[in-house]
Amino acid sequence: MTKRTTKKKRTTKAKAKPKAKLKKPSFKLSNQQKLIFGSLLIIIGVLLFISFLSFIFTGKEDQSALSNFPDRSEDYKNWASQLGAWVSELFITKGFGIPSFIFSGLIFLSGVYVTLNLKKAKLRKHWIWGTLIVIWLSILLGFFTHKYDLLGGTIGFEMNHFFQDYIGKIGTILLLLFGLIAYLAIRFKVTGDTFVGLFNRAKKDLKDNTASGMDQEESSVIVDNSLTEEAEVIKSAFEIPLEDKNPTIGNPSKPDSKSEDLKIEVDEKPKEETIEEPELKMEVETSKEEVSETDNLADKLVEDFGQFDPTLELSNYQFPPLDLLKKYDNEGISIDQEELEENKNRIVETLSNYKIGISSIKATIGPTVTLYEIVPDAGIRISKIKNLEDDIALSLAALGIRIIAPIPGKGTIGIEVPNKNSTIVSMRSVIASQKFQQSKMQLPIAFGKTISNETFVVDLAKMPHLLMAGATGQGKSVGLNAVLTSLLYKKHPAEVKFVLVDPKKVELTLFNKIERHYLAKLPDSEDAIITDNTKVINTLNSLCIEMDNRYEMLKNAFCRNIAEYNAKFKARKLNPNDGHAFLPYIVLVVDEFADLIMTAGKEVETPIARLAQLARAIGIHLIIATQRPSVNVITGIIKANFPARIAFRVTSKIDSRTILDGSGADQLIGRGDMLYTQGNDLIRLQCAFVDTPEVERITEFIGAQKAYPDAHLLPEYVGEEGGTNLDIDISDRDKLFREAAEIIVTAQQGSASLLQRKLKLGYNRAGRIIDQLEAAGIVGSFEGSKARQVLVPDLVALDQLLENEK
Ligand SMILES: Nc1ncnc2c1ncn2[C@@H]1O[C@H](COP(=O)(O)OP(=O)(O)OP(=O)(O)O)[C@@H](O)[C@H]1O
Repeated sequence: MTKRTTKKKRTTKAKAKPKAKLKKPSFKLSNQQKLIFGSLLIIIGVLLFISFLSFIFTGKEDQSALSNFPDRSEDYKNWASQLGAWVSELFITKGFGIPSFIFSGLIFLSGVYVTLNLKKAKLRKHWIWGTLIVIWLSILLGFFTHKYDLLGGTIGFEMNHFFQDYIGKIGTILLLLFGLIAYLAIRFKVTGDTFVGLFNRAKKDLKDNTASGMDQEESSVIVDNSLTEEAEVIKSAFEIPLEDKNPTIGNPSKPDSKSEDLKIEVDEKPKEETIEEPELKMEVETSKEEVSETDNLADKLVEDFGQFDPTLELSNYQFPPLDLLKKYDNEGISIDQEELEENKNRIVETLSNYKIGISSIKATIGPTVTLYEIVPDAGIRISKIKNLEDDIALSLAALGIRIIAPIPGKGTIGIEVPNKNSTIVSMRSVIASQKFQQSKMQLPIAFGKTISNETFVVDLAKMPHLLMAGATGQGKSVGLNAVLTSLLYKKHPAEVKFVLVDPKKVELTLFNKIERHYLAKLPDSEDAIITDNTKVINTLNSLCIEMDNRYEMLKNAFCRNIAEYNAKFKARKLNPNDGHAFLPYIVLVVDEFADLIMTAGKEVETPIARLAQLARAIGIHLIIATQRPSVNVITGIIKANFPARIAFRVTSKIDSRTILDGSGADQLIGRGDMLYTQGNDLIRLQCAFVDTPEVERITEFIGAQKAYPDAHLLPEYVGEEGGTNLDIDISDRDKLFREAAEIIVTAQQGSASLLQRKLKLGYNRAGRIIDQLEAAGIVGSFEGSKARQVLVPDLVALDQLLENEK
């Protein structure tokens, strides 16, 4: 019975909490409003002070005019005229008397607090203590009001007499004394010990002084000094009743223990002492760094020509404006109170059916999903809730419920429930966000919004490669477009180049328009966007050569990464005549990796793995998307090199596990709902939506501007497919044919692996060269595990043989 009542209580508590949270109104003033309101308060405070002050001298003369208040023709002596006289009469004569001055100070102080945006808690304290002091003083001054009627005001006088009637004059004085003691004890932490200590020390000092025979004058000075600490506590209480005293000035018993400032100031104290200690001062002489010759030259060049500007060639390039992106009507998150209540009740009910009590529940509404964070009662096993995933989904009748138990870094369990009406996260809203616009990342990407509706921006350079997977139609292509759009809005054509691989042939075609601005391609190819699988192999190998070249350049420049290298190049410390050049980031995008790996297998996997392993430092980043997240597509070697992964909705738990190493992607709701991981936590995001017409407008805007003469050219790669024929034409032979022949003849060993090692070739190419050597009669035929026989005895004979062929 009692159990049930507690449960019921808990349920009602759980019901009440999120409601209160959601409905809580907030009155926040903007900085301009704060300035206006604050300065108004300051002016009112000053005016009040002037009125009160002049009322002391002119109050009597204004009395007759005040009795005729509405009459404007009356002559007022108060410096703030009619209103000043009236307000002063109200506060001083009819109110608290002279202590009312404190109110003018409090209003002034409030103005300062509002204008400077200081802590409101402190101001509240000032008001409470200030008002108490006004009342106390006004009662005290009430003793003298019949002589000087302005002193305690009517209220002070009346209250004083009220107390006198009941507890007499002495009682009232004692009551006021009690008020004073209570004030000192509470506000300044004065205790009985303070007074005892004060008394003892005074006594001791007095004794010492008498014993040492000091003269009267001196002893009194010493007593005064020793008293300072405690006396100041009491003295200061009267001196500055409206202001918080600086805790470091006084003694340790004075400051408010709750104040955080205190801790910081206590920490600072020893520091000051060390600096002031004369013996500890040490002169540190720093040796000047020698300027090397190249530095000198570089400095001079920078002085003469300024830093190298990679954007100079397209210095008039204009970044696409925000207007090219569409604004949606239903962007703002709307709170459906009914839906929230309903879901919450169902969660509570379902869990209580399984005897799981909840001590609190909180809702965070995102664009597509609402996260209900629950704190279960003590002693409930997390796995029990995790196992109820399907039951909760069933009772909520919702498509994909994801349970996060526990939420990393929090002591709560999360239940993500899709909203009935999801809101679109427009690309415009994420690009326009401060987070993206002010980001100092090397390759910032605005993916979309998190569950708490914050824009999610990550650095592709830090990922450093991205794997995107999801069933067809769940938002992969939109996701890729969001990545490319982010980079187009942030990076100049000189700073980043894209290598686009699009086996589907239709997804990335729009980017053809920016070929000469942003795309990179192989020297001999016509189209920059690669749609042919065989060309992909060449491009990947070419990127590997680019990678090797870049590493060589970095090594010669003594730099560890592209950022350092480019900074050095901009500072003109690297000579272009030595082969140095400004290096743009290269982003390789493959839309449909499954297709590639199915047709080309290892030939694609190997260079991709090599790039993924090594290319991060030299600014080549890979983004690979696939709609078939099976283990033969996303192989172990690929997975190991792509720590950053995005999963859109997939159809099975196995697929989810292949991408994310865990379930979750199968519970997404599609249309850009995604999970992002960079190796540890999973973050649920709503991908920003960028439609084809928007991409078209952006690429058209960029394409219409002045461009480079050609797309960025990648290094030439001599494909292996050229020399596959066995009855080879001499002209079709591999470029390395002669070199290979010389190696084989010199070593007198006809093996492909020798060529692989010496010429750093892939197995396929080395095998083909061996075939060509066989056709030319340089090596014998295939003999199983044994190396082929070499038919040419030495290099002279080889020369003759090749000469005769011509
Ligand atoms: N972030 C998003 N917000 C809203 N709707 C989206 C979002 N992403 C995708 N969609 C919707 O889903 C549809 C399919 O998206 P998309 O073309 O990107 O899927 P896909 O995974 O690339 O499919 P496929 O693999 O067949 O190319 C879009 O036309 C759009 O209507």
